[in-house]
Formats: sequence, structure tokens, C-alpha cells
Amino acid sequence: MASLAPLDTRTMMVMVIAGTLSMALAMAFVRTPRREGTGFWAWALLTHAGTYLLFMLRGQISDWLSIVLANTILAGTFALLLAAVTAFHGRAQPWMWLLAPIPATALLNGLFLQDLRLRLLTSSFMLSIQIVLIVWALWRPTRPNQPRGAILITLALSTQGAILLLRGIWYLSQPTAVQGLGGNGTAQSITFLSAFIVVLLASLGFVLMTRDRAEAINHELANNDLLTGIANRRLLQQTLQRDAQHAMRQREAYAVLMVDIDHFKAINDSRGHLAGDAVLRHVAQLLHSRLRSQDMVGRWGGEEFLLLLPATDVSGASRLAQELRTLVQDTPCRYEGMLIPAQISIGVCAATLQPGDRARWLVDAADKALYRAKERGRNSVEQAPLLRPGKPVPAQG
Ligand SMILES: Nc1nc2c(ncn2[C@@H]2O[C@H](COP(=O)(O)OP(=O)(O)OP(=O)(O)O)[C@@H](O)[C@H]2O)c(=O)[nH]1
Repeated sequence: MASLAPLDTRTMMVMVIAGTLSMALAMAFVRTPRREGTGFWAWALLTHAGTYLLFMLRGQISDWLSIVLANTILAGTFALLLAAVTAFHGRAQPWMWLLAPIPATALLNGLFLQDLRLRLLTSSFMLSIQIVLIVWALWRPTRPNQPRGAILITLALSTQGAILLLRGIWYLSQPTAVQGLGGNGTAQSITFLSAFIVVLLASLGFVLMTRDRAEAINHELANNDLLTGIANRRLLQQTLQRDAQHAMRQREAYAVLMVDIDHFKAINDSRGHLAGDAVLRHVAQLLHSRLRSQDMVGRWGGEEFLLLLPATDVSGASRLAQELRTLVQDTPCRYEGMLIPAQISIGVCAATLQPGDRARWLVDAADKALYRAKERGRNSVEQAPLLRPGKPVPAQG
């Protein structure tokens, strides 16, 4: 294989050290709501730089330091990467898998100090195992919604694994007198260049993972009701506006259901506020269980829920409302050994929307219908027509 003259091994090592240290510094500034893992990753980068510093001093210091210690620290680097990924997913650290490769690497490098081929082969093997462990830990939990960071780390580490493997094969295929780390051979240059790129890409991947999770948490907090986990009022209003605009353009039917738990104050007063919270969660789940994928249920406020039902006419909306009312009545909430019965009243408004209509008219009408359901004794469904100001009131159907 021809030697790449401009790729000087020493320059490569300085590049790897400088690049790694800058990434470690950058990692120290990663600020997200949950920082698990970034500390381990920064330490991994620091130890990686330390390894290459020792590699660079090959020939000037004892081989026990520049070979055995350096490779042992490198095994520690990969152990720290595994710890970072495990911590990111909030799992217990797999201590055996984390620690075992470190003494094993020290032992094998000490044993084969004078035998470059065997040393490279065993080191490559140990590192490949560590890479497989990291990738496994990365993908073991349920798939993340935004897997781009994990993909980047996987690609970077797999490339590193493949290069180590190829390097091992290449060394084996060479005549006995091949250069070690001190040489300027193409294989060494490629190894160092790849280490540099791998470190940068994998670290970028880890930063992306933490950033994507932070964004997902922010999105969850901004759009979901903390107590029940369903949509909050903000998301409901946004979705209602968007859906209603669409229905107006298409002159399509659209329905909203305003749901209120009957005598909820009595549940709070007699069973306690925490039991009241459990009933809210329970009713939210029941309402959610009957919806189609295009529908949405959210908490409008207190013990009130709003359901948005695209492409639903008045008979479909009223039928669903009756089903939900019966479901809640027949399914008491289990809480700390108690069975807490609950009932709901529902106001329905459904209409074929036309350009110029307002989304809030639907909610106002459903609210009026709900008021009537409460007045008429609760645990019931009432429906109200959409009132278009300045237009005659349509006949009730
Ligand atoms: N546990 C709990 N209670 C809440 C929450 N939000 C509002 N509430 C309570 O919900 C109750 C609503 O009471 P009311 O408006 O009188 O309504 P109600 O008792 O359901 O009576 P009707 O609607 O007329 O059947 C109040 O006691 C509020 O304190 C919450 O997040 N958790």
C-alpha cells in the first residue's frame, strides 16, 4: 500500500488530542434539563486525549506507559462512553461490562508487549466488544422519537470498529517487520484520522441526543396537561383553530364535546383531593380510549374536558357522547382500594362549517349545551346548534 506522505503521524496525534479536548470543553457547556451522561462523556473525551498523548510519547517514555497504560486508558474511555449512554437512558450501570475490559486490556497488552501483531489483534478485539456494548446500550430501550443522535453515534463507532478490524487484518497480512505506532505508515495515519473524525461525530451525536430529549420534554410541558397527560388547553385551542379552518375550507362537518364531571367538588370533599386527581386521570383515560386517531381530547380546565372531532356530524357526535357518558358511569375509578363512581355531563355542538365561521362559536355552543345538561339533572347529553350572529337560529336536530 502506498504511503500518504502529507499525513504525518505526530500531526495526526496532535489533531486528535486538540479535537478531543475541544469537544470535552464543549460537552462541559451542554446545558439541558436532564444532564445525565454528559459528564461521563466529557471524561471519556479527556481520557481519550490522555491516551493519544501517551501514544505520541512512544519511544521517549517506557513502553509500559506508552503502550500498556495508553491502551488501558483507551479501554477506560470506551467504558466511560458506555457509562454515558447508560446514564442517559437512566438505567443502572452494568459494572461488570464496564470494568472488565480495563484490566483485561492491561493484561493482554502487558503479555504481548513485544508482539505487535498479537497486541493489535487482542486490542482490536477488546475495543470491538466495547463498541458492540455501547451500540447495544444505545438501542436497547424503546426507540427514541428522534433517533438521529443515536444513528450518528452508531455510524461513528461502527466505522471505528470496522477500521480496527481492517487494521488488524492488514497487519496480519504484512511481513513480520511492520512499523508500530511510531511509524508514519498509511495504516497508522488512517487510524488516527478516523479516531479524530469518530470522536467528533460520536460526540456530536451525543449532544444531539441530549438536545432532542430536552426539546421533547419542552414540547411535552408546553402541550400536555401535567396531571392527566392529555392535551392542555393551549394545544386544544391551536388544534381547534387549525381543524376548524380546514373544515371551513372543505365545508365539512366538525363537532366538539364539552365534558364536565358531575358533583366533582363532592368527590374532592368526601375522598380527598388526591382521590379527585385520580378520578380526573381516570376520566381522561376513558375519554381518550374511545377516540379515533384524528380526534383529540384535552383538559379545558378544572374538571372540564374538550373533545375535538373532525368530520363528525351531529348524530355521530351525540352517539359518541352517549357512549362516553355510559362508559364513565359504568367504570368506577380504582384508587387505593376504593372504587369511586363518577358521572359526566356532555354538551355537544356539531355543524357543517362555512367560510367566515369562528372556532370559538362551536365551544360557546357546546358550553351552553353542557349548562343545559347540568340543569336537566346531570349525567346526560345535550346538544346545541352553532349560532351564527346575524343569521336565523337553525332548527334543533
Ligand atoms: N382534585 C382536583 N380538583 C380540582 C382540580 N381542578 C379543579 N378542581 C375542583 O373541581 C371542583 C369543581 O367544582 P364545581 O365547579 O362546584 O363543580 P361540581 O362540583 O363538579 O358540580 P357540577 O359541575 O355542577 O356537577 C372544585 O372543587 C375544584 O377545586 C384538580 O386539578 N384536582
